[in-house]
Amino acid sequence: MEDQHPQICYDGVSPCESKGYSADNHDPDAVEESEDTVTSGSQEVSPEGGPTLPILQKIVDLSSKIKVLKEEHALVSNQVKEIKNCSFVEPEMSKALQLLNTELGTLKKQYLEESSERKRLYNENIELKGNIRVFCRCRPLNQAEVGNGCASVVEFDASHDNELQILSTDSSKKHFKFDHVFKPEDSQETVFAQTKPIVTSVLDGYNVCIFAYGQTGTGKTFTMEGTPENRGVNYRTLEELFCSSESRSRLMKFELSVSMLEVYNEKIRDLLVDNSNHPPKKLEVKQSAEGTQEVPGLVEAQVFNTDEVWDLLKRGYSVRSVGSTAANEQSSRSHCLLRVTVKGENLINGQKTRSHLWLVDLAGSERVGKVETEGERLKESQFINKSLSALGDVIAALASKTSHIPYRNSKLTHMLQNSLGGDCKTLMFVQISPSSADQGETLCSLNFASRVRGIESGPARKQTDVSELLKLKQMTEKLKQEEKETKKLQDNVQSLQLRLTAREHICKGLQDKVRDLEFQLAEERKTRIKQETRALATASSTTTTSRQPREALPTITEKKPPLAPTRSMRMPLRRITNFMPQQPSQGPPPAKRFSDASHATSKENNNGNNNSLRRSSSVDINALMKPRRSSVAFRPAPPPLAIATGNNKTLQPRRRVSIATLRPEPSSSYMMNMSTPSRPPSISSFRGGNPRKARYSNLFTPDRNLVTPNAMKSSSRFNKSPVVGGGGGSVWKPTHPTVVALQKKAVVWSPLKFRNRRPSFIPRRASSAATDLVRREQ
Ligand SMILES: Nc1ncnc2c1ncn2[C@@H]1O[C@H](COP(=O)(O)OP(=O)(O)OP(=O)(O)O)[C@@H](O)[C@H]1O
Repeated sequence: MEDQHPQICYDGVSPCESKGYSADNHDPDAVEESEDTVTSGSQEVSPEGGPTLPILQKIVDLSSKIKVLKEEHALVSNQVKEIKNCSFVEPEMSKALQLLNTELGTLKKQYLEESSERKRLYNENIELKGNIRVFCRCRPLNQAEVGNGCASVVEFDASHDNELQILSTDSSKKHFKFDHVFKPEDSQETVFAQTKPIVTSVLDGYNVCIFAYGQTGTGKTFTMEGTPENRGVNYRTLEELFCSSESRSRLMKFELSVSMLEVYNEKIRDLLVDNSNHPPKKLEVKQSAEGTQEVPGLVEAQVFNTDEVWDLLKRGYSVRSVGSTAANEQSSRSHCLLRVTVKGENLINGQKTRSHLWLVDLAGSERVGKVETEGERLKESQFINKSLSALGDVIAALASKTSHIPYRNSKLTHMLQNSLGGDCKTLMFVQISPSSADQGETLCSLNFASRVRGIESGPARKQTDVSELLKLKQMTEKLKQEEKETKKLQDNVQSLQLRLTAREHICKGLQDKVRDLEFQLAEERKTRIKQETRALATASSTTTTSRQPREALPTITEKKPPLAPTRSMRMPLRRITNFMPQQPSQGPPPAKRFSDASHATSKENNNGNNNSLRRSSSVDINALMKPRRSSVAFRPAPPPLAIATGNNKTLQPRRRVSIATLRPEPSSSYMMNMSTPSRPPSISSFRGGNPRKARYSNLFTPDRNLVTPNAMKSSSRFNKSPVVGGGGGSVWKPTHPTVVALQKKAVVWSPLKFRNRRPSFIPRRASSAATDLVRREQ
C-alpha cells in the first residue's frame, strides 16, 4: 500500500496530499472531498486495464476506513463541543479547587503541628513513667499444681494495681512494686492494652525492646506468642502497628518487615529460613559502620497485613527449638527473638526514620538441678543460664551506671545492645508462678525485675535513618561553612560600618568648621561693609577739605583696614600695589612716568638688566613720596594687545603693598553700586544673571588674572602690571567719590596695627613694605 499510494498521487491525485487522509484532519468536508478524489483517481488509474483490480480493492478499503474515520471524527467533534459547552464551569471549578487546596494546605499544617505535639506529649509521658518499665504477670495455678495441693503465695493489692506481696514460709510478706501487675485472671487484651503505648513508639522512630523473663513454665511464651485463640503480644503488636500506620498514612509512609531468630546454645538461627535440607547458616552479630548491631544474612520479610504476619509467626514458632522438661511439656530451649523493622517517611517534610522493635521470649530461668541434670537438656540449661546471667550483668551495669556495659558477653545481649537501656524504650514482663512450690524462683525473678526497674536510663532518642543521617551531617557541615563565611562577611561589614562612622564623624566636624568659617566670613564682610561705608563717609567729608591732606591723614590711618578674612577663608587677593591713578593736576604725566617702567619690564624679562628698572623704581618712589600718595584698588593689566598699542601706561611697582585690585569695568560707575554680598556666589551664577551680582563676583571670586602676593613671588612680577586707562587708549578717570577722594588723600592703613588682632590676608613682606613706605612718607 505504501508503494502504491505515492503512485496514486503521481497519477493526478495530488490533492490528496494537501487534503490528507490522516485522522488528524478534523474537517469532515475535507475528508469527504479527499474520498471523492480517491474515487476519481481510481478511474484514472485503470483506463487501460491491467493491474487495476487490486488497486480498486484497496481504494474501496480505504474508502471504508475513511467512513469509519469520519464517524470517529464526528464523535470526537461532538465530544469537543460538549466539553466546550461545559467550559463555563471551569472558572468556578478552578476557584473551588483553589479554595480546597488552600484549605488542604492549612489542614495539613495543622495536622503536622498536632501530630508532632501528640508525639511529644506521648513520649514525654512514657519518659516520665520511665524508659525501662517492668510489668509483672502471674499465671494461674495449673491443674497439676492444684492437684498437688500447692497454694498461691502471691497476694495482690486491690487498691493498687502495681503492687504485690509474696508470702514467705515464715508468714512474712515480701512487698514488690512494678509499673503494672497483672493478675492470673487478666486477659491477653488487658496485657496488651498496657503494652500498646510503648509498642507504637517504634512508629515515632524509637527503638523498643519487650522481653519476657521468668522461670520456666510461668507463661512467657503464652504472653509473647499466645495461642491461636488468645494471641499474644507479638501478633497484637504487629496488628497495632498496621492499624496505626494506616491511620497515619496521610502523614507518614511506613514499611514493616519482620525477622525471626533464636539463640540456641549461643548460636543464632534464622527461624524464617527452612533449614530442613541443609545445615543452618551461621549468623553472627556485627557492628555496622554507624555503630548499630546487625546480623548480616538474616532474613527480613516485608509484611503488609496481619495475615502475612500470622503466617510468618507460625512458621517461625514451628521451627523453634522446644523440648519437654519436667516443668514444661513444651519448654522453650532457646531465646526467641522477633524483630520488627519500621521504616518511616514523613510525606510532608521528607524526614525518614528506621527503628527496631524487639519482641523477645526468653528461655526459662531454672535451677538445673530442679529440671534436668544430664544430656542435651543440661547443656541447653547451662547455655540458657549463662545468657540470662549475662543479661543480668548488663542490667546490673546499667543500674549502677558503670562506663562499661558487658553487652558482648552473650549473643542475646550483644544483639539487644541497641535496644536495651540507653536511648531506647524497654519493657520487661516478669512472669511468675503463684505456686508455693515455685516460691524461691518467684522471689529470684522478682528481685531481678526490681533491679531492672531501678535502672535510670536517659531520655529515649529518636532513631534516624542512616542515609538520612549522612545527608543531615553533610548539610550540617555545609551550614557550618556558610555560617563561617557569613560571620566573616558580617565582620567585614561591621569594620566598614565603623570606618564609615568615623569618616562621617570627621565630615561632620569639617562641615561644622566650614559653617563656622562661613559665619566668620559673613561677619568679616559685614565689618568690611561698615568700614567701607565709614571710609566713604570719611571720604565724602574730607572732599571738602581735600586741600589739606596732611591734616586728614591721621584720621584715615586710624581707620580699620579693609577686611582681613581668616587664613582658611580668605579670598584670593588681587594684586597689591600702591598704584596711584593718573591725576591730571598732580605729578608728571603718567605716560612719562610709566613708559620707562614698561620698557624696564621687557628688558628685565629678556636680559635681566635691572638698571632701567632701578631707574623707574626711583621714579616711582619719588612719585610715591609725594603728599597725595595713597593705596587704592586698581585695575589689572589689559590684554597684551592693548599694551602693545603703546597708548596704555603700565604701572610697575617695585614694592608689593596693600590691597586688592579691581577688575576693569566697561563702566567706571561700578563703584557707585558697590556693596558687599554676604556670600560670594558661584561664577556661573554671575555669567548670565544679575549684572550687579556679577560685578561683585568679580570682586570676590578668584580670577585667573588675579595675582596674589605669592603668585607675584613666583611669576614675573611685572607681567600683570596695571595700566592706566582702559582699552582703546582712553585714559581712565575715576568718577567714584571714594576713588577720587583716595586719589587726593593718602589713605594708608598699617597691617602692623592688626597683626595681633586677626590674621591678615596681606603677606607680611608686603605689609611691612607698605608700613615702611608709609613711615617714609610720614
Ligand atoms: N496467664 C495465663 N493464663 C492461662 N494459661 C497460662 C497463662 N500463662 C501460662 N499459661 C499456660 O502455662 C503453660 C506454660 O506456659 P508457657 O509455655 O508460656 O511458659 P514458658 O514460660 O514459656 O515456659 P518455658 O520457659 O519452658 O518456655 C502453658 O500451657 C500456658 O498455656
